[in-house]
Order: sequence, then structure tokens, then C-alpha cells
Amino acid sequence: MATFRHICDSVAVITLSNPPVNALSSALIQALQKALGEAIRDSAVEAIVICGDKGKFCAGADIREFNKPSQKRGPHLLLLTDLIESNKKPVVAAIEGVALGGGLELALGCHYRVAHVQARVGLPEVLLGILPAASGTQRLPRLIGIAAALTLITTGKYVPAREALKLGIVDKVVGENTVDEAIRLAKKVIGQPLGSRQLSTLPVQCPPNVEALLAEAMVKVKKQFRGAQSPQACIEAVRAAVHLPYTEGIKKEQELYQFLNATHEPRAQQYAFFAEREVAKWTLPSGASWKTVSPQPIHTAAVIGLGTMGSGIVISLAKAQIPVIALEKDKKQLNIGSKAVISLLDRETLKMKQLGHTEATNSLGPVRFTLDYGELRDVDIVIEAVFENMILKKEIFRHLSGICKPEAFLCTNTSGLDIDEIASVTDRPQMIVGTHFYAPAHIMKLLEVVHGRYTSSISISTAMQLAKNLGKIGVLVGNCPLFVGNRLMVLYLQQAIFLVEEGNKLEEIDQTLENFGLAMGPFQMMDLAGLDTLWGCHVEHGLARPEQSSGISTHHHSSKRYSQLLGILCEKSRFGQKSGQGWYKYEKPGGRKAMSDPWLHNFLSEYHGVNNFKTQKITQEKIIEWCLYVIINEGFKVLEDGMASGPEDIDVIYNSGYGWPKHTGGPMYYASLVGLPVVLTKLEKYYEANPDIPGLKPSSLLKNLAALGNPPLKEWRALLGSWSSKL
Ligand SMILES: CCC/C=C/C(=O)SCCNC(=O)CCNC(=O)[C@H](O)C(C)(C)COP(=O)([O-])OP(=O)([O-])OC[C@H]1O[C@@H](n2cnc3c(N)ncnc32)[C@H](O)[C@@H]1OP(=O)([O-])[O-]
Repeated sequence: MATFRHICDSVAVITLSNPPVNALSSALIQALQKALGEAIRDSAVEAIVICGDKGKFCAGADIREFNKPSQKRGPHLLLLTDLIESNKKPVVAAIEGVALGGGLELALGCHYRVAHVQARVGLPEVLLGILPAASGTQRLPRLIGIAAALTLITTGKYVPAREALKLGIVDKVVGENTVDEAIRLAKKVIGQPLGSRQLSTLPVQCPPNVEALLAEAMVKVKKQFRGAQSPQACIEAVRAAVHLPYTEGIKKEQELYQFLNATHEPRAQQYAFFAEREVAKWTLPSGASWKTVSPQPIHTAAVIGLGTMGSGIVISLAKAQIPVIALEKDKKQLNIGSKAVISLLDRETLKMKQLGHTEATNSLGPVRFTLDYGELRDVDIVIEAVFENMILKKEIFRHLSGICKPEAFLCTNTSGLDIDEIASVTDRPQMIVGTHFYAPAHIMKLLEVVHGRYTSSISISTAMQLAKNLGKIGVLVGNCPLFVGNRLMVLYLQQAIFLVEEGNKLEEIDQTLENFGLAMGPFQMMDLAGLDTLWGCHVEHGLARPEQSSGISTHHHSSKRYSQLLGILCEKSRFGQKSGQGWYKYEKPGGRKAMSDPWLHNFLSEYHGVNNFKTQKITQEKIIEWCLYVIINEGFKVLEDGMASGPEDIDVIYNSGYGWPKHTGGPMYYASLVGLPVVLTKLEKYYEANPDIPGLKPSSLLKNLAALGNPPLKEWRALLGSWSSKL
């Protein structure tokens, strides 16, 4: 790793070099400081350009060093930005690839910024549980104003170069030769006064309603990042820029940074960041991995079924510029499905145009609609996304076997059906993969890649690569009923329903779990997913019984507790959002705004009386434990069964697919934060009181780990050698 400098006429070019993303490690900051000092002292140098090696300016501070004590982290980037800004020679940042976090702060210290058209800039620190603590919260508002700076700093959003130019973050956008252009600009401005280019000296342009703006931002982040402290600290730091001179603002920025660093949030978020990258590097127990098994190229795809899931998958593929053939079973369905797809495609095109892609229409892969299976003959991959019905799926796969070329991969978008049973009717069981997308499939990041008994490592490699190409996070899971995400989720939802049966208010349960940080409480989530879908799933997987007589709950079977409530609500045509009523009522079928429903409350109190449920009103703390500890416990059971490679996989699934708050790291990381012995003791207590709920029975893996104290999550695998992935 080095920072080297060479002189091009009177301009010194300093190149940041720390592969793969030129992150600002202590060593790099030190080297940069040294090179800058030399350039400033060298009388032959009249201007300086800072750029990044291999087409990447800089992805910010080196996150791997965050766990080092701060005194061991070397010189602070903040001092460096001040050094750059205050020196008399103009400094130009040549931004290629990314300028993120500390990388953008470094560029903001420079007097001018030139960006490549494909570069992206942003301050994503908030997503790592911290704030831009190298002057970003003070310099950016001075450059682009309070409103725009607040948006960038509190969302962590990456802004494409053209938008950055409009906002005033960069001075120029070029199509090629960014460094040459930066050198040209540097030469041009030699000798010109730098006062107006030194951001720390500029006043913050405040709109008259600045306090209202800050208050509005606070309300927004409290809702969007429930329970997380860093977004609120970001707003406080920007408030300091409004009211205090630069140096005082910097003091406040540092104070808030120290405060956040003393919480668990940065560690949890940084764990989540690396976990996402780790799970993408899958490895099978056979030794096969992303390093040894090359994925097959996917040039063309087909999607069968154009319902909500299928349409979203088509859009995902089109966005990745993969030509798609979209197939439906009859004219009527094709007509409905194609309209849905075309309207989504139009929306995506518009979004891309707004982001500055001028040729947006050409940047989506073509979609062709058909009723003819024969057209699927030559595609590289088929993703079936029909109704969740084994008989239907098997029929389709049998048919595909006879039509598709032998090298074609056949995937099923099921949320929990047996992949092996589907594979058994085909001529190529080794090429059958489960690809469990999450709705809406063109937006949600998660893709569970399900490894069946016969699935080959090439098929896995191809599916994991496809996830990457679609901009998704692929997580490899085993072929167990409901796979991993839903296996944990159904137990959690069931726990929430039990609480309602015991006289607790569903609105309170939702609110408590949302305050914990979940994107949506369990009852709102059920309404969104559809109560009929969930009811079918509960019956199919033994969590409820198909028969019910209105109002009378058969709430035990084989000494296991069940709830028939979902089925009873479905009998009353309360299917959730889609029918305009479920656990809540909505303004119309398909409405989104959940409102408390007096009818449901009356019904529940009658139901409670008729069924003689014991009343157990519980505290918010217990709601959290009761509902979330079953997720954790089942997570340990998944690991025990070898259905996920490690706890990180479960956390990534929950963070990216189920709205789990990243500032707690994910359910398994959260368990280690609470302490495994504490989680175990609580589960034991709840199970003793409720032996009819198997989800509360502590897993032996949890017991074994808790017996060792509370070992850090990254040591779990090594400590329990016998537990191994069966993927
Ligand atoms: C002083 C306080 C103020 C400043 C605070 C900050 O700056 S906070 C920082 C604010 N900055 C951010 O939050 C930026 C976070 N990074 C990103 O958003 C993306 O990584 C990307 C857009 C830079 C590249 O996306 P992509 O899909 O092309 O690739 P990819 O994502 O797979 O990453 C490739 C490899 O690079 C690694 N790595 C990446 N960044 C860092 C880092 N900063 N550090 C260390 N490592 C980093 C990553 O782990 C992976 O390593 P592996 O697994 O190969 O060993």
C-alpha cells in the first residue's frame, strides 16, 4: 500500500492506493499526509490533484480498523482535510468510481472536485452507526445547503455524478480522463484566490424555516430508522452547523461521534456490513466455493407466471439487462400480467431518467410475452413463479424438462415447498435450484438460494452470481420446510397471535415491535402478506388445523397449542390489505393505511370469552422477548440442522428480507448483545410456563453456547466443531 506522487508540469498528482477500494486506513492517511506535506513544501509544485488508484477514488475510512482503539488509528482524517483546505496551493479531487464517507470528506477539503460521469458520492456513515466525523456534517451544509445536506447525511444515499453536479457537490462531470481534466483545472486555477473554495470559511445558507426543517427531518428519521441513534445524531450535528461557527461545529461533531461510538450500534452495523459480503462468498461442505466453481453465464431468461412475484422478477432481470421471455398460461392472465409488467417497466424507466440516465429505455433488457412454452427452448435459465402449489409446479417442471435445452437451469420461486420433490420429476435434478425472491421482487434485496439434495455446485454458483447481477444479496440455505426466513417468521407470527388470544391489544404489540426497530409490526405484516396465504402456510406446516367452526377455536392438538384465528378471519373474508380488512381496516381494498377496527375488537373479546382463554396482559419488554426470542431460538435450530452456513446468514436474511433493525446487527447478533445465557434463561422460563409451544423449547446449540458464557458470535463456529452446515 502506498501513496505516491509524481509531478506533471507544476501539478503534483497524489494517488490513493489501498486495494480493493482505497479505503483510508491509518497507513494510507499517514502516507497521504506525508505526500501532501512534500507537495506543499516543494516550490516546483503549484497545484495538487488527488485521485484514486484503479479507477476508484476512495470508499471512505477503513471499516476494518473501526474496532481498533482510536489512539492506535493514527492521524485523523479531519486534520488532513483542514491541512488541504488551508494550504495556499489549489487542490483538486479527481473522483472516479466512488467518493464515499471519509472519501467524500477528503474531497470536500479540496478546493475543486471533478467527477467521472459514472462516479457516485455520498456520506453513508449513518448506515454504519456513526456520522461523518471528518467535517462532513459541517462542510457539506456549507456547500449545498441544509435541506440537501440533511437528506444525504441522514439517508446515506449514494448520489450519481450528474445529480452531484446539480446539487453543487462537484464542479464538473466528465465522460473520460477524469485525472487529466482535474490536472487541466488545477493548472487553470493556479494563482487564483481560494477564499470562496474553502468550505469551512463559508456561511451556511439557512432558509428562514430552518428549525422546522430540522424538526421535520427528526420526525422522519425516528420513523424510518426506529430505535437507531445515529440518524438523530446526524441531525444534531447539522443543527450545529446552522448555529455555530465551523470550529465549534466540529467540536459538536466530534462529541456526537464519541457518543455514538460508546453505543453498541456502530459495531452491530459494521458487523452487518461485513456479514452481507461474507455470505455472498458461499462455500459448500464439499469444499466447492465461489473461488473454485465458475458460474455459467446467463444471457437469456424466462419467467413463468406473471402474478405479483413473477412480474417483479421480470423487472429485476430487465434491470440487469437480461432479455426475458415472460410466459402465462392463458390469454386473460397474459393480458393482465403484461399490463402489470409494462407499467412497472415504465416506472423503472422514469426512475432511471430521474437519476440522469439519458438512454434509460435502452438500459432495460427487452421483455417478450408469450403463451407458448416452445419459446423457452433456448433460454439459459427459467424461473417459475406460479401459485404455491406442488402439483402445479411439478407439472410445469415435467413440461420444462422436455422443452428446455439440457444446459438450462430451472429455478422455482417457492417460499417453502420441497425442492427435491420438484427436482424428482425432471430430467436434470442437479440443475434445479430454489430461488426464493421477496415481494416486491424488483425492490427487495434478498434472494434465498435453496440448495436441494441433488443441486450441483455449478447450479449454486450460477444462482449466487445471478443474485449479484440482479443487485441482490444471495443467501444460500438448505431445503427445509419454509427454508430459513419463513421458518423463523411463522413462529414469530404465531407467538404474536397467541398474545392477542390472551387479551393483549394487537396495536400495542405492533407498536412495541416497531419501537424496537422492526419495519412493521407482526399484524401489519400479516395484513400485507395476506391472511389467506399465511393461513394456508400455517395449515400446511402443522401450525394450525384446517377445520374450524366459526368462533370456536380448537386450540390444542397432540398437546401442541394452535391458533385458529387466522382461519376464522379468512372465513369472514378478512384477508388483509387486499380485501380492505384483516387485523386492521383500510380505506379500500388494496389500501395501505392501517386503522384500528372496532369490529375486530368486539369480535376478539367475544372470541376470548367463548374460548375461555386465560388473560395474560404483558409488558412491552416481555412482548419483545416472547416474540423475538422464538426467532433467535429457531435460528439456533436452523444452525443445528445445518440449514444455514452460519449465524451471519440468518442475520443477513432478516436484515435484508424482514425489516429487522440493522442497528442491532440481526437476530443472532442481537442474541449475543443481550447475552446468550440471558436469552436461554428467559426461554426456559417461558417454555416451563407454556410447554405446549415447541418454539419456546431452547435449542441444544443455544444451551451449549450459553454454557460457555457469552462467546462472541464470530467464535461460535470454532467453539462447536460438531455443528456443521449440511448444505
Ligand atoms: C473518521 C470517521 C468518518 C469517516 C467514516 C467513514 O468513511 S465510514 C466508511 C464509509 N464508506 C462506506 O460505507 C462505503 C461502504 N462500501 C460500499 O458501499 C461498497 O463496498 C462499494 C460501493 C465501495 C463497492 O461495492 P462493490 O459491490 O463493488 O464491492 P463490495 O461491497 O463487495 O466491496 C469490495 C471489498 O471492499 C471492502 N470494502 C468496501 N468499503 C470498505 C471500507 N470503507 N473499508 C474497508 N473495506 C471496505 C469490502 O468489505 C469488500 O471486501 P472483500 O469482501 O472483497 O474482502
